[in-house]
Amino acid sequence: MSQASMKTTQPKNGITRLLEIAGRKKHLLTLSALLAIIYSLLSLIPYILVYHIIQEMTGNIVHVSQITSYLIQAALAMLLANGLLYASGMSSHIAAFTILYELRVQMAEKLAKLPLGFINNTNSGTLKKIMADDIERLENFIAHSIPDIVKGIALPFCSLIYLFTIDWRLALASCLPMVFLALVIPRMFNKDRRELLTQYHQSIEEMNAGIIEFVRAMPVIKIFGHTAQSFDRYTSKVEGFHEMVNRWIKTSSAPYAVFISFISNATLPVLALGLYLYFSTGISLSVFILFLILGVGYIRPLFSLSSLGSQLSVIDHGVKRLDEVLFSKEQETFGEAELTTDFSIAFDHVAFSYDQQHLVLRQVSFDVPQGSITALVGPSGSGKSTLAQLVARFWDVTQGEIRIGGQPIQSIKPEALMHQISFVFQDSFLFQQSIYENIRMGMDKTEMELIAAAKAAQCHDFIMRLPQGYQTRWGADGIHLSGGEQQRIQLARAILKDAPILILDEATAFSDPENEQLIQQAFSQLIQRKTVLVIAHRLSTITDSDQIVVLDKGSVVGHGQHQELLKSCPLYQTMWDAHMQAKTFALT
Ligand SMILES: Nc1ncnc2c1ncn2[C@@H]1O[C@H](COP(=O)(O)OP(=O)(O)OP(=O)(O)O)[C@@H](O)[C@H]1O
Repeated sequence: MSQASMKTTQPKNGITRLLEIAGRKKHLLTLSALLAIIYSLLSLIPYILVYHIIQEMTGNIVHVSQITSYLIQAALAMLLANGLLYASGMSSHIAAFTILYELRVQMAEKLAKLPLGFINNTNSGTLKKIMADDIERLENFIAHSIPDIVKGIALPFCSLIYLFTIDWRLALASCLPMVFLALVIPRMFNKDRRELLTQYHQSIEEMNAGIIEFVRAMPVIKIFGHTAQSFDRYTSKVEGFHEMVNRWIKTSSAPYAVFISFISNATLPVLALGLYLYFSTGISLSVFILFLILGVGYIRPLFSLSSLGSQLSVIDHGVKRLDEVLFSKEQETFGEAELTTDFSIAFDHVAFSYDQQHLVLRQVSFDVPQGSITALVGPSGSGKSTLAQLVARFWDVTQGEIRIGGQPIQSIKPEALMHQISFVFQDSFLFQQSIYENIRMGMDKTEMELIAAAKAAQCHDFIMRLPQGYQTRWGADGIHLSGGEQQRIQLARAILKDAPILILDEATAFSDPENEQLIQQAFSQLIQRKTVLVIAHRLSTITDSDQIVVLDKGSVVGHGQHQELLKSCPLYQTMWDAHMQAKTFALT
């Protein structure tokens, strides 16, 4: 199923969606905003008291005790304001971290409900970026930016109200920078610039992906002498980013410079009008000083709003990608059936398309009787892996049906299905934990059972040669296992799981004779009494299979045992001849 078709309509985007997410901790965020408003009010008090102190000092009689009292009140107001600021920050941080935690849990739960193929198809770097970086940015916005925005609006607003009560003419002059900001800010945050910012973030991602690819592919690049060409691809990504930064700077620098220089010189209207009014005795010295301090100082918090546009664009981008996962269509299960005794598999007119346009499997029908071995063979790209993955519901069939024990797999409980199937991949993945845990994989098994499985998988001897035996941590310095050894650990996991259905992607990569023999021994231990579907790459290993299914371009073109197929299936004959020639070639 294509990813596009998996998405449902998303309800909201950008800041609206962020507020919806943040709404889960509405009470804490409201508290944080309220505390930020009270902080803004309290932080005005020292300015007001300075105004009264100057009034006192420029009066006919100076009351020292009154001045001392103002100073004490100012200090108390500052202390209280800072306490409230701390409490506001704490509330927003607790809200942010709780939201963050819930989002990560929700993402993990969602990923577990998506088709395994979705996760396989999605670049692991992208998922890491969503789960770690994008969610982290939301935290940053909720914890820091929300209280900053409230302060950035509340402080200027309260200051202006107060200033209007002192002198409306000077208060109007103080408003001029605000009027200017109201004109400049929308221009700074317009849609084109947001788009540019989105492109900017995309270009960072592309550059990062280019760097990772370049570093990862280094061995291949060196062996095939593609250094210059691959380096070109990497440099083109870096140049793309450089170009984007230049475009960004060009479009932002002029409005930003005007914005900063105007804000930095915001004193001018108040200074000019203030001097005029002072010398024409329209105002007192204390009023003049109050406006010079507060009438200009209230602009400072607005600086924090200047980066709001870029922050919103980052959030918009992050929220969109988060929702792409959260709103992806989950796999549907139509029943609660358990798998108990019958583990035969039936493919009934199965068709499948990854993109809803091109079928990669067509009308595939055959049965895998319980306890038998079926080998899937066919040229590369004929659909062998896809067919095998459909049994474990990596994807769901586009048409037709797969049944296990007579029950459509979509009606079987997902946990029951997973419990009864072991999948051995060509690539073995080891976690950065002990070899013991790497085999156990959280299964409820005893140490004796685990060691027996490792012995059966021909792993025990090389594990015992590791510095701490089974407790040796994979990924620790100096710990190395060959590809074949890693693959045998994977087989040990499967032997330990002892699931009645086995899907094997036969290894071709590590076929030195000694390892091949060990892997074959491990395989024969693994497949006893199981219903096995094996994707075969070397035909000589599957000649004894109960049945062989030959796939070509997604259709079954041959079905039977080795000798029968040699007579009845031209494609199988050709593949067998090629295989025998390759073997002879390898021996000479
Ligand atoms: N995750 C995927 N998304 C889209 N198309 C895919 C995906 N996996 C495989 N395909 C396509 O489906 C077709 C069948 O691929 P599949 O891997 O099942 O073949 P295969 O017979 O197992 O090949 P091989 O022997 O090379 O592993 C191919 O055309 C392949 O390009």
